[in-house]
Amino acid sequence: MRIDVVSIFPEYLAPLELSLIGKARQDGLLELNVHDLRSFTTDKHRTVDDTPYGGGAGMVMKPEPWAQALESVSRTREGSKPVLIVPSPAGERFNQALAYELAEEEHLVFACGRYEGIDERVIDWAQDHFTVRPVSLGDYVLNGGEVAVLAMVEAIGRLLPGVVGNPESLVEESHSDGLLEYPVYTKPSAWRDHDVPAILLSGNHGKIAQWRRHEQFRRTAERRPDLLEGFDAGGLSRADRNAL
Ligand SMILES: O=C(OCc1ccccc1)c1cn[nH]c1
Repeated sequence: MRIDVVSIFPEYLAPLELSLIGKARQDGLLELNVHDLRSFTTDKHRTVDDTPYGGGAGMVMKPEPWAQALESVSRTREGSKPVLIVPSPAGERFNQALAYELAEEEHLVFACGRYEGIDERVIDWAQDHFTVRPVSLGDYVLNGGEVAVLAMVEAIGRLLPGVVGNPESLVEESHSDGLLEYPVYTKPSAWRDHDVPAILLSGNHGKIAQWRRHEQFRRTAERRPDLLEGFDAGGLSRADRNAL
């Protein structure tokens, strides 16, 4: 997979050189390039923003530097169009399902908006060269798209084959089966008056699996009842149904 990120604060993406994603880049599993939007301006002051038509507070990012930057990175291997992901409070909701979907793509381009956003004509213009997807991390407002890109690149990158040591660890994690994950424990079994649930020390793997499943339902019902809406309760065991 190739990833290009365009931002006026390229140094914001430096953490992607660390840890798992950094190693994936060294191992050639992931090609990631960060580009400074100002490299694609032509005026002396390297201007990327201007006042909004129609009035209102704040500034809007000018279209031309973005078109220059996106044209520069869209020259990709033949075949499918790159996916242009635009972090925005007005986007579709990012979730684990979308992370898996994007992890299948050949080429992702992330456009980091700042100020009040990017001139909407860039989104319209880009449709010919990209599959354009405005994406929201959540219902809150950040100052720019960079933090959202860090989160999405990590969520997507870790799903790529060979990036995480043990692919098994991807199977049993929150949202992989539509539920929140069960609680985890490690040594010591007795700690400051708090003991590990005895079932986990029993060695009875059937009971342990049942307890973990029950905990997934209990936690999901308690913290994220919205996730249970889409859940097919018909296929549940009596024990699982009791957790709801
Ligand atoms: O604030 C966000 O993106 C940065 C951004 C982009 C465009 C204009 C203002 C801010 C965001 C919130 N949830 N997901 C993304």
